[in-house]
Parts: sequence; structure tokens; C-alpha cells
Amino acid sequence: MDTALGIVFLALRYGAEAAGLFVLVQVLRGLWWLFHLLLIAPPFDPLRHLPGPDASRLSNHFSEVMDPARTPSVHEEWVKQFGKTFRYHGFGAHDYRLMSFDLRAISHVLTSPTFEKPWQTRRLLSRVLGQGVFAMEGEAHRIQRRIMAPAFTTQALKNLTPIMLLKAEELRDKWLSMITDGMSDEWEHTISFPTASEIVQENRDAEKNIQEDAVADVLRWISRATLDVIGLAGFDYPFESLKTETEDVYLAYRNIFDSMDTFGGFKRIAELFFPIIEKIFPDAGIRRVNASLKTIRRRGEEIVRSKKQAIMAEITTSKDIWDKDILSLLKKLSFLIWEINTQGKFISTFLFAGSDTTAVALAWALHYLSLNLDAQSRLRVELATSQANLVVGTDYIDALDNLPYLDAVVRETLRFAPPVHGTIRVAVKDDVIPLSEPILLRSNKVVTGVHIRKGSFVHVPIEGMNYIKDVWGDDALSFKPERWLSPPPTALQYPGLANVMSFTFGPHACIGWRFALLEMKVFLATLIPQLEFTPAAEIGKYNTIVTRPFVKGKLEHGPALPLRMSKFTL
Ligand code: HEM
Repeated sequence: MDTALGIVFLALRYGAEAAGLFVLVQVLRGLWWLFHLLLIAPPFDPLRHLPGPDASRLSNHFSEVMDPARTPSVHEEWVKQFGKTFRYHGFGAHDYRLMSFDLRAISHVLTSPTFEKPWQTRRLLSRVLGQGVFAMEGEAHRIQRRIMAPAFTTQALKNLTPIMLLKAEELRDKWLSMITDGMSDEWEHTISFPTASEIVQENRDAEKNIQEDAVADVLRWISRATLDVIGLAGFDYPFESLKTETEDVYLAYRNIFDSMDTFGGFKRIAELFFPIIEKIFPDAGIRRVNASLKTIRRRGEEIVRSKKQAIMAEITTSKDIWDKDILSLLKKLSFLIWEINTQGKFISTFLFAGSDTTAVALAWALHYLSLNLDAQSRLRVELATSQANLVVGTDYIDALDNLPYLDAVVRETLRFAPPVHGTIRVAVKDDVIPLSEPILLRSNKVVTGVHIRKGSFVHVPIEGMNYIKDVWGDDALSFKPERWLSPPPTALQYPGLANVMSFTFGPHACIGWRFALLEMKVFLATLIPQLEFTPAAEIGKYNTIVTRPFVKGKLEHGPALPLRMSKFTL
């Protein structure tokens, strides 16, 4: 007994000492890391030689590089002052980051295996989306892309067109009935809009017979429609969110999207570096995300179970065991198992990457068309004259693709209001980034390549690359679909997918870009012939993960794009 007590006593005593030592070592390591980060490493960072805006020890340039209300003018000013390639400051003066508007430099960064997505971005996304393609690099990433590829072939997209059309028509009919019933979205009463007639009366065509109108938050409605599309197209799941916003998986996803959309402050940044914090001190936001993830997992398992049961029931009730249908049922079953093991992981990724981005792009399209009524009626005329071809069938996609003005509106929207404002890469080893134009270093030395060391961040300014005047001309900062009817050769040679930077390019480029273009076309081709959109409020842009519209002076309401809608009759 005495011996046992002695052992417990020794264990407690030395255990406490060992734990104390462990904590001390961790604290010293942390202090050394901070000392190295703030004082030792910066004087050796090759990016310090680059021209660029300066910052004091604790200030940063995040607003200048990420706030879409500022970026177009700030970037233009910086390029004028420092050239196309420069550095700015991240979390303080010690944190040099590279930014470039030089196409050669950006191509190198987006295509070279030396540059990866930073682990911070990957951890943030995998936390809520699971270990999907967003969180992967190298061979694992290549395998995931290969597995996903068949879902994005032209034939696969053709098969999805009826789903897109079904939801576009459902949305159109919903809006038409809102107009007939004189029902605007409820939150209109909390925001005082200028009346449509105050804003656009003089632009309205006197010949048209516009009877009634209604104001709708088109962003919210389109988000519901695109989520429905991905639900059905991606995993055969009817959210039916256009009908009602009460379905539990729908609400769970909305919770997750909203949490990704709000800046969680210092605690969120600290959690990124030390995930243990959120386990020990989970706040209301974290608890909500965890509960939502649980709902999604539970519902996912239920769906798979019921699908499995249905297939097994078909197999067991089959009269003839050698019935050749059994084979196809077994095939279905093995496909289902494959789906659970592989596709299941993609569901969150697709819902996040595919529904939100496209919804925002479509909302921006309607916004810019509401401000450019000439472009809106030109599109309507093109659609009206081609209605005969727009019957769903095998050639529906071809018919849509043969509408040059529709294509121009879609590309111009993506160029002018890219849903993803920018992206980040990190150098995984020291490298030299080639430039198409030499730059002048602070030491007055001219160089044609930028030395970058392992661990440094490169900011890829997606929006900024879409505004380059050398590529799109002096009117690059205006919304002008006509530019795509005879684009300058510089735009045609542009390496970005769909000739814009909005989907980036290289191994991590958007896999769903054709899906997005098609969905935008199907929705616009369905909505514009019967509805006219005019502004209902002054709209601003803000950027979280996606660049969203908000009513100026009402940012606390979150993302919103109210538009006044009226029935269009010729
Ligand atoms: C207008 C709509 C869309 C825009 C603007 C957009 C934009 C982007 C961008 C910029 C990236 C690359 C991010 C980076 O390089 O860091 C990306 C990646 C991705 N997108 Fe999209 N996207 C859209 C629609 C879609 C759709 C409809 C889907 C699927 C149905 C999708 C699936 C993905 C996936 C899976 C990735 C990750 C690819 C990888 O890491 O290999 N996106 N998207």
C-alpha cells in the first residue's frame, strides 16, 4: 500500500514538473518564433527590396488590397507609382507580400508547383467543407480533380440543363406572381428605397405596357435557386428552398455560409494558428457551425441509407434472380458505395463553390443590367428573336451559345464584378518569379525577375487583373458588354478561363466554370424576356470570401440586392 502511495506521489510530483517544463518549452518556442518573425527574418526578406507602399510596425494594407470600394483606384495609383509588380504589408511592417499585375508573373505563380494555397486558407476551408479538393495539394489534389472531371464534361452539363431551366422558370414564376399580388419582400419595410420612378422614370420606354411592380432581394432569391440546382444536380437532393426556407439541411448550409461570411475577429485568426482554442473555448459561432455540420452529416447518412434500401428492395423483389436488371441494380449499388466514399466528400465543396459564387454573379448581372437599360433591352431583343431555338433538347446549350449578346453580358459581368476578388499562394521553396516588364528595385537596380523566399505570400488580384487597361482598353472600368462583340486581341489571348481572371487558371482553376457560364445563361434567358429590372436602392460592394452587394448605409442587414421588377410585355 505504502509503495503504491509512493508511486502516486512521485508521479504527481514529477508529472507536474514535466508538465511545467513542457509548457515552459512551448512558451519559449512561441517567443522565439515571434522574435524571429518580427525582428530576425524581415531584414533578410528579398521582397524588402521591391518598391511598394510602406506601413508602420502595426499597420497593414488589407483594406487597400481587399475592399472593392477602394481597390480599383488604389491599385491604379500603386501601379502608376510603383509599376506592375510591388510589395505591400500584411499583418505589419515585417509581413512583406508580393502583388503583381504582370501576366507573366501571375501565370508563373498560378501554374508552378512551387506555389500552393497557404495552409491557413486550406485549414479554414477544410474546417467547414471537409477534406475536399480545396484543402488539397500535389498528388492527392490531382486525383480529386480526376475523379470530379466526368461531372463537368459537355455531355454531363447537357444532362443538367433541364434542372437549371426548371429552377429558372420556378424563380421567374415566383417573381411574376409577386408582381401580380403586389407582394414585395418583407424586409423592404425596414429599408427606405427611393421609388423606381424617381430613379429611372426618364429611361422607361413610353410604349411599354408596365402594369405593376414589386421589389425583391434578388440576391437572396437567386441564392435559393442556385442552391436548389446544385442540390438536385450534385446529389439528387431537393432542398426546395425556392418554395420555403425551412428545410433543415438548407438552414444548416445557410448557417455555415453566413459564418464564413462574417469576420470573426482576432479569435478566429488565433484559432487558425492554434485550433485547440476553438475546442477549449467554443463560442456561439463555432457551436452553430458544429451543429450545422452534424445536421448535414446525419441527413447525408439518411439519404444514402434510404437509397441503399430502395435498391436492395428492388433486388430482393425481383422475380428472376438471373433477371438482367439485377446487374444494373448491382451496378447502381456499387455506384452508390462509390458515391458515398468519394462524391460524398464533394457535396459541401460543390454547394459552397458552386451555388454561392454563381448566385452572386447572376445578381451582379441583374444589377448592372438594371443600371444599363439599353443593354437590358438589347439582350431582351436578342432573346425574343431566338425564342424558337430555345427549346430544351440536345441543342439547347448550342442555341444558348449562339447568342452573342447573352455571352457578352455574362462575360462582362464576370470581368467587371468577379465574385472572387482575389486569391493567395505561398512559395513552398525559394524561387525567382519571371516578369514581362523589368522593375526598379529600391537600390535602383533593374531586374527582370523577383526573388521570393519559402513561406512568402503572393496576392493574385483577380479583380485587378480584370481591370487592366492594356488588355481591355481605357474603358476597362466601365460595364460594357459590347466589348465582347469584337474583343481586342489582348483579351482574346488572355490565359484566364473564359478570357477573364475570374475563374483563374492552372491546376487549381475553377472546375465548374462551364457549369457557371451555362447556369448564368439559362437564368438570364428565362428571366429577361418577361421581367424588367430597375434599381431600387444604391448598392455597394463588400468582400468577405465572395464579393457581395449590400444596400449603402445598411451594411448591418448583410448582403442584399433589392431590385424593382415589373412584367415586360411587348
Ligand atoms: C461564377 C461562378 C464561379 C466563380 C466566379 C468561381 C471562381 C473560382 C475561383 C476563382 C477558383 C480558384 C480559387 C483559387 O485559385 O484559389 C475556383 C475554384 C473552384 N471552383 Fe469555382 N467558381 C464559380 C463556380 C463554380 C461552380 C458552379 C462549381 C461547381 C459546381 C465550382 C467549383 C469549384 C471548385 C471545386 C474549385 C476548386 C478547384 C481546385 O482547387 O482544384 N465553381 N472557383
